[in-house]
Order: sequence, then structure tokens, then C-alpha cells
Amino acid sequence: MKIAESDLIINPDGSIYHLNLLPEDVAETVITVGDPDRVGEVSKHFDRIEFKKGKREFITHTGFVGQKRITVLSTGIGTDNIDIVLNELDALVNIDFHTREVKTNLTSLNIIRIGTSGAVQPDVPMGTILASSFGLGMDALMNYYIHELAGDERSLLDEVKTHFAHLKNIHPYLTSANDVLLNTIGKDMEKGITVTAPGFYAPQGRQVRAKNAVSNFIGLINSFKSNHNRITNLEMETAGIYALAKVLGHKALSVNAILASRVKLEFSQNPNKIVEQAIKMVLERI
Ligand SMILES: O=P(O)(O)O[C@H]1O[C@H](CO)[C@@H](O)[C@H]1O
Ligand SMILES: O=c1cc[nH]c(=O)[nH]1
Repeated sequence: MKIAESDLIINPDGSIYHLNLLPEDVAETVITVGDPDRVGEVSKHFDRIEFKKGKREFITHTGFVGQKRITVLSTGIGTDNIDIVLNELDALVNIDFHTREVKTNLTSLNIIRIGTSGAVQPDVPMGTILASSFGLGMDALMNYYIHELAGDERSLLDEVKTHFAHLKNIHPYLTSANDVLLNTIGKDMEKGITVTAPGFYAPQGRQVRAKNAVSNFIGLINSFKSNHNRITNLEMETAGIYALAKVLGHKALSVNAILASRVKLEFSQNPNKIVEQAIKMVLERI
């Protein structure tokens, strides 16, 4: 079936609408970061950079580490941007831009996020590099997609829903990390459920001047427990990446540089050092 010109927008030069990339620009291993300035912090470790492109907050460098071709791309902040990035990355590899039809042989990308995050458990200090075993979305993105849950995801999500049942307007969704990526790139890293929030302030329990509708948000999320699973950290993209990657047949892992301890009320004085450590760990294991 031909995908409509209004649904899959291809620029006059053959690149996809927001990412501004051509199909041949995307490597099978894709690193996503939130901050556009972090793209160069990753690609400075490449042995060779093939090209740099960008549009809006979506900056892309593709290059090589040894023989391995890697694309590093910034998503900007939030799961609304993840909707764009995941759909456009998928279109670049799985839709024929000439016929506008889905290809017969689909490509499954390895998508690894290197992001920053705040910890909600007292024993997860600033400076920790944490791999998200699950992404738990508190945003609305996945209300708009049909997505199926595996057995372990279903039972864990049921427990989450019970725990948060009094928050009437929140419909959480939950997706696991890709097992292979979790056990290779995430090997020996601290692990836990990452909550993806639809904002940085009240949606992550921060109080500045506007009054929060949910009291003791951090206490609410850090008290959730199911067997060995607990919520360890908060950020703004992981759950959307995990859920849409699964819907589209890609493999995803999120690696979090922990910059804040929300229980000790601390924020790192040297965040770049922690991010650099996360970048090096991922590139060594990729
Ligand atoms: O550092 P990045 O990857 O942007 O990730 C985190 O930082 C931003 C908020 O400061 C949000 O995008 C959050 O998910
Ligand atoms: O606390 C934090 C730190 C980084 N990014 C977030 O979204 N939250």
C-alpha cells in the first residue's frame, strides 16, 4: 500500500521531513541523545566521521568506530520528539521512498539512548551509569498507538497501575529493554525501571513556584516494588523509545548518566564528566 504524501513527508532533496536524512545516511546502530551538543561529544570518539547534518534540534553525525558504522542523533527533549525520531528513523530504513511502500525485508535497528537523569533511590548516587530495564511512561504518547505487551510487561504494568491508581488522569505504559542490549551494553551497570515524565518540574516532583497537584511524587515512585524490580530514575524519553522501538521491530536500550539525587536534593557540579563516562562505556561495548 502506497503511503500518502501527507503522511510520509519527503523533502525535495529526497530526505525525510524533520531529520533531514537520506535513507543511506542511517547506520544500523543508532545512538540517540537529548542534547544536540552531545552529538559531537559522542562523535569526537569516532575514528572517522562520514558526514554531519541537521535541522531544528535533530543533529546527526554518522561515522565509524573501527569497522562499525554508527549514527549519533539528537532527539531534543520529550516523547513528542521521540514520536518524530522513531517514526522517521524507521521510515528511512523500512520504507522505499520511491514507491512509498513498506519494504519486503525489514531492518531492525539497534537504538541506544545516552541520556541524563535524576535518581530517586538513596542508594543510587550521582555519577551512577544506569541501564533502564524497563521504561515506564507517564506521558500520553502510547495512547495513540496499538501496542502489545509481553507477559512480564503486562504483570508489572498491572502492579504499577494499582500503585498509581489514585492519579486518575495518568495512564502509564511500560516496555522492557531489549534483552541482548541490556546484557551486553548494560552489563555490570546498575539497573532499574526508568520513569519517563511529560515535563521536568512538577511532572518529576520538582517544586519551584507553581504548586504541585501530586504531593510527595518522589516518595510515591520510589516506594513501588515488584519482586526485584523498583523505580530508580526519572527522565523524559526512554519509555517512548522503548515502546515505539518495539512496535516498529527495533531493539532499544537506554543508558542514563545520573546527574541528580532527588532524595538527597543534590545536583552534580560536574555533569559533563558523568555524561562522558556514559559515552565511553557505551562506545566500548557497542
Ligand atoms: O540529557 P537528555 O538526553 O536531554 O535527557 C534528559 O535531560 C532533559 C531534561 O533536562 C530531558 O530530555 C531528559 O530526559
Ligand atoms: O532530574 C533530572 C535530570 C536530568 N534530566 C531529567 O529529566 N531529570
